[in-house]
Amino acid sequence: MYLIGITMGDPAGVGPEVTLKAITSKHSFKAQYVIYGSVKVIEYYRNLLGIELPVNKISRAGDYKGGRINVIDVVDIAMEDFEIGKVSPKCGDAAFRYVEAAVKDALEGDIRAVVTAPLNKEALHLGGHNFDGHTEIFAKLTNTSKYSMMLFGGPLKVIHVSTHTSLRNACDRVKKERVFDVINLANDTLKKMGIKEPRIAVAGLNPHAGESGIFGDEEIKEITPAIEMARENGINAEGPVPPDTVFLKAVKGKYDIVVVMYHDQGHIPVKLLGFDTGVNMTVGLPIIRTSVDHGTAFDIAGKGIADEKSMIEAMKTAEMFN
Ligand SMILES: NC(=O)C1=CN([C@@H]2O[C@H](COP(=O)(O)OP(=O)(O)OC[C@H]3O[C@@H](n4cnc5c(N)ncnc54)[C@H](O)[C@@H]3O)[C@@H](O)[C@H]2O)C=CC1
Ligand SMILES: O=C(CO)COP(=O)(O)O
Repeated sequence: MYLIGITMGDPAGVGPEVTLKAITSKHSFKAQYVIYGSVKVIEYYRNLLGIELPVNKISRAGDYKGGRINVIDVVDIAMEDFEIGKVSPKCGDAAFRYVEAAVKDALEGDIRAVVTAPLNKEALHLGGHNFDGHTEIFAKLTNTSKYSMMLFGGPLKVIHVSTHTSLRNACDRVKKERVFDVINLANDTLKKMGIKEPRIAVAGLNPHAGESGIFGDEEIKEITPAIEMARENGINAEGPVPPDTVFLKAVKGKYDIVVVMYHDQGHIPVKLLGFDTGVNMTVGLPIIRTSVDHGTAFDIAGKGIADEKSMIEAMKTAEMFN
């Protein structure tokens, strides 16, 4: 057995609940899990959910004890300090601190992966941390420049050229060097998952992949050269494939993964087909980071009805890379 850390996410969201439900679920995990969070919040949800295991407050992951809910009390925050389901700077800052502590421990080798419950990006910013999301926090804290968000859900795997930016900026970020890097990240990651020669589709940006330049020229100037470079390097990449049919082809088994040009191009099909069990992974980091695919779900936080399946899948995925 080895240790993996789970950051409990924004205290006002569903993170603490799905974390507790997942680690106390019937699934037999290969790793032992330590929560990076706030003990008082975990105690509250333990009572709400009627979980019998006691909480073990620890100061380092190595103090893990079996048969308990092991929590590193990174931030001393109580339920009275915030409102469930509401954006607050305090919760945004706490969510950041959990991640910061877990990344430090992962870099030092105390834990073998970090699984993240959702944080709220508005709260994160109000808390003084101007990151687009976990992905950029992990990249910064691990000093990584080439990384990408991979999303697994149902029958699909996608990897993003850009994520949290305006659609206008996303178009400008379609550059051959970046597309090439993302194809490489896809290839390396799928090989680590046991696929010997990953079949990679690269989606176009424009309708009909530009229709030979009539509807935009990013395919000609940026995407095709990147695919050619990848193929010269022995990678089985093809495209640009028209975005409206590329996912259908992938679902039918033609491709192992689709390189997508912007956030919603990849997120919409994955969430449509596999929201419950979707996993988000940051690839290219020196440490393993997986995550739920859903957000803080403030509309259902505190009600005990949040689904923990995505968290369980994120934990299983972190184990798969160990
Ligand atoms: N990994 C992360 O940290 C992520 C964080 N976010 C952040 O979360 C915040 C809220 O984002 P939204 O777009 O509202 O998406 P959301 O995923 O929080 O909610 C969308 C819908 O899905 C439902 N839902 C989400 N998780 C669920 C679960 N476990 N069980 C049952 N129903 C669930 C919600 O009730 C809501 O109706 C934003 O700040 C966003 O940036 C969003 C996605 C991932
Ligand atoms: O919001 C997300 C996906 O849309 C998740 O982003 P992060 O994993 O970077 O937090």
